[in-house]
Amino acid sequence: MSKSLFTDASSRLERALKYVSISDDAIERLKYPKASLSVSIPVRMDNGTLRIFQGYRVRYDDTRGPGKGGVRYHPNVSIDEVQSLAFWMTFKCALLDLPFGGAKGGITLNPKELSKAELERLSRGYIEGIADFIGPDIDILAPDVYTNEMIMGWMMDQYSIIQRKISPAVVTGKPLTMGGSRGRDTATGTGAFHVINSLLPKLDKKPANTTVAVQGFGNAGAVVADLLAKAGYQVVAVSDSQGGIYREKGLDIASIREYKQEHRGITAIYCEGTVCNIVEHEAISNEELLALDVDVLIPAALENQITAENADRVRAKYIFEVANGPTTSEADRILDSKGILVFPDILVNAGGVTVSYFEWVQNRSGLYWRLNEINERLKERMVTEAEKVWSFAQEFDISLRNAAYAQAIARLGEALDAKGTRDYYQNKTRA
Ligand SMILES: NC(=O)c1ccc[n+]([C@@H]2O[C@H](COP(=O)([O-])OP(=O)(O)OC[C@H]3O[C@@H](n4cnc5c(N)ncnc54)[C@H](OP(=O)(O)O)[C@@H]3O)[C@@H](O)[C@H]2O)c1
Ligand SMILES: N[C@@H](CCC(=O)O)C(=O)O
Repeated sequence: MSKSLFTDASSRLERALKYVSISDDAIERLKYPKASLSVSIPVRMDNGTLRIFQGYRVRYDDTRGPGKGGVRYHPNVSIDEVQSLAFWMTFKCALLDLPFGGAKGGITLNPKELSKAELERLSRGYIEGIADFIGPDIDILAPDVYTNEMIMGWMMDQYSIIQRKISPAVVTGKPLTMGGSRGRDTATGTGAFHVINSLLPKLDKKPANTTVAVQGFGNAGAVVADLLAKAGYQVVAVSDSQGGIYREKGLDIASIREYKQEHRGITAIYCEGTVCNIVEHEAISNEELLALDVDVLIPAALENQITAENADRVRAKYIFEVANGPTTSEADRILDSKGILVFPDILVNAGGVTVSYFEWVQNRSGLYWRLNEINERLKERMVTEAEKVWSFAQEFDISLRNAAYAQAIARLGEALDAKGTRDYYQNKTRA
């Protein structure tokens, strides 16, 4: 039987514990999610039939602050996946020193098959189901795969209806007109760009001599690809769920983004002024993209993309994980033995939740920041934490993943110990 995603995810905790000293009580607490909720969501479809969807919310840990994490709409969503994503959020928020714990939600469905009205009823129904489990001081939602600011707006509105007061801080990644933050829509890709652009020079890599392949061309992948291309990196391959394109000389990412927004697929369209042409490129599969001979590989789609089965075929020198959990722990060992450096998800993709934190702060203070303020704060946080992870890994000669987890675990351990074990209450109940 194959390992569950959570078993694999939590093996990262076990491995990193060697490099940090926290109490046994804290270790025990970090092994289990604090609370999980599973809900059935009845939705009246446009054709009059009733469909029941399964939804989940897991709060993994809230020692350092309210739970925080996105909501995913995808056919493969399961409690095991949501729990793993909530686990990663816990370590990501601690690594970035955000005053949040980790949480995640999801609904099992293919959202591409629903109309806009059906999606709205589903999103509002999900909030009906989990309303008692979330809140601006309890657990705060955000976008993830196949959810977006429109859906976050519906969710915030539904929660406000239930509470009978406007509660913007329960959801981040909302439309600007509903209390969203400037820069949240591009935050994940921008944060990843800062990590890549600040760490690659340490490896003597300059943009012009660095080739890049990006798997996944959504909120996270398209933005990082665009920023890298604009900074002079050679982005030679990109893909979406239907497959990818490769061009040795580099792709025009801005035009591909434009095309992707209008149509669903990816094509290399090059525009000069108002004249646009499809330029010669090679169509490649996602498997082929992962095996390209490039300097930098950026998985920015789903988990379990680089596994024990294909890790041996990876030829990139550096992997920057923009997706959550794209590399399995067995693949990590293989990549390590091949000398491939993996920059871990909990660092690389933390820009999204960092600007979510800024959004939450703005919602609670009522004072809204300019885009350049957001971007400066984001850059400062991402570069600082990236440098710390890099130095820790160098100093102890350990993987960047172990270094990132060790730092997050140290912060979590300190907070857990500061709170104590709460034995007092338990003993009183027993007495
Ligand atoms: N959004 C955030 O703020 C954020 C923050 C941190 C981490 N992340 C992580 O980043 C990853 C991507 O999230 P996102 O927000 O960018 O989602 P998104 O906007 O929904 O985009 C997902 C992209 O991945 C593509 N995709 C789906 N299945 C694929 C497959 N099997 N192979 C290759 N590409 C595939 C999709 O293709 P189609 O367009 O064809 O459907 C789409 O281009 C996830 O792991 C997410 O957890 C997101
Ligand atoms: N879903 C995103 C964003 C979470 C958030 O902004 O709360 C992540 O995995 O980090």
